[in-house]
Amino acid sequence: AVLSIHCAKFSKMPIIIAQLAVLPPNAPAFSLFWISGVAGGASSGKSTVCKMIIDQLRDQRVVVVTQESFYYGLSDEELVHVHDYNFDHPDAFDTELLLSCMKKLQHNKAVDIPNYNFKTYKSVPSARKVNPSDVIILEGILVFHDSRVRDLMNMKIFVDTDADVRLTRRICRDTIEKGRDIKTVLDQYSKFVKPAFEDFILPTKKYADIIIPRGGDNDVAIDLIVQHIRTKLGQNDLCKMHPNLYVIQTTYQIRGMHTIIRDAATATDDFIFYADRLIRLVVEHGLGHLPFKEKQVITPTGSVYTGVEFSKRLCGISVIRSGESMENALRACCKGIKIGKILIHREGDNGQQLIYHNLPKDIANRHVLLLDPILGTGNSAVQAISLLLKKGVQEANIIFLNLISAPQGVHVVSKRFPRVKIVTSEIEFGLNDDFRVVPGMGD
Ligand SMILES: Nc1ncnc2c1ncn2[C@@H]1O[C@H](COP(=O)(O)OP(=O)(O)O)[C@@H](O)[C@H]1O
Ligand SMILES: Nc1ccn([C@@H]2O[C@H](COP(=O)(O)O)[C@@H](O)[C@H]2O)c(=O)n1
Ligand SMILES: [Mg+2]
Repeated sequence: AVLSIHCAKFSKMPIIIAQLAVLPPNAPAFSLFWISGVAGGASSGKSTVCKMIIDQLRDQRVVVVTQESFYYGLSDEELVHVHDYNFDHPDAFDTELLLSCMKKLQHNKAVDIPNYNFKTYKSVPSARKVNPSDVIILEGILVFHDSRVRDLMNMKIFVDTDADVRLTRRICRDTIEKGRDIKTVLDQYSKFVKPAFEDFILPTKKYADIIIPRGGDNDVAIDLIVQHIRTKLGQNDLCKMHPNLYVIQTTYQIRGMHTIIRDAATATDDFIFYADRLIRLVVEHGLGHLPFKEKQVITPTGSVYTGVEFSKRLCGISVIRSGESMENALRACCKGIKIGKILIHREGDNGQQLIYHNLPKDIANRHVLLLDPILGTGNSAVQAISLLLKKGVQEANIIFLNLISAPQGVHVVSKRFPRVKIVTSEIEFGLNDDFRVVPGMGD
């Protein structure tokens, strides 16, 4: 998809032409993992843009890896002739080490990243431990140069800043922060920095999905990038496969609640409290999928407020017993809602099932919120949904609410009932040999 964004102030000037990235084929299944690459000339504002992205994504685990950390340290011989050393050439970086660190992070392993000292020109190996995160941003002048590094990225951003601005910033930075004299800075710029920008950095702009003119001054572009990352984090590969699956967007609050309800050592009252909080979120999300009608009301100031009216033809159906744990949250969100029940009881090992039900008589005319906190194999869900359809409920009027869902169950339900919406708070790794959901949670 090509996205063209125009700035209101300079409406004739397209400020970004961007191609939104798709996940590469090697992205691990069901992960919430995202790598963004940020390239651009030296002093273009790459680090500033990264900081702005991190500030806006503060409810996610984000880490920045800079290509500068992978500069080769200079030998004593090279140090003597430091002014002849080209720090802007791709060969100045240990790209093999950078690649192996990024691959480890991609495979959920912590890595040790070297620390490069701009004053001594030396590198301290294994100086900083970086843990795997939801979002990893790799920034540096030449991060798009090597195709193997490029291919790891879900999104490639090029910070495009005017050459004069870059040079001015560089003079300030190198004289003040690095203690270099202005003649040395200008000599390095004309001898190496400018030619390398033209020969190596600028040619990689074509790989960018998003080009940000004016770097950190471009709030609109940064907002859009953050929004896009957020959307993708909430959408794992399973969501792409099943458009009827909705995983609520994760935050530290949600992750924290999951940590408590999944911990085998959690006390019962804490389990109930946090499971309830999470269930409320799932129910609220599920209610967002119901149809509504526009409605106007008069406010106490006599003004007109144009809003919407909730659908009244609604009921909840809990799958006994665990589904009953979701009833309180549903009652708290939908005043006076009718709640029916379905019991699916396996009789012996012959696959026969006994189904007991107590459903509202007019269920065929209602939207149904089907409640079951765990979607495992999908067998019970298929039984329950089949019964609802037999009672005349429209498939598209069923919203199946789970706390956790195994991919196997999602596949089974979606394949059989593609119009049933599944709303869940987390996708599990899968099922174990006993068909229990893993990692799973308490009862
Ligand atoms: N939009 C901006 N306006 C003013 N100064 C900026 C802006 N973006 C970056 N800078 C300054 O320019 C210098 C280089 O920016 P930085 O983000 O470190 O660039 P890079 O990482 O691309 O080398 C820093 O001193 C930074 O504070
Ligand atoms: N010892 C060094 C190493 C690198 N440089 C310059 O840094 C620039 C890259 O860093 P950015 O934050 O600007 O991306 C690059 O232009 C190198 O010339 C240096 O001056 N000294
Ligand atoms: Mg930087």
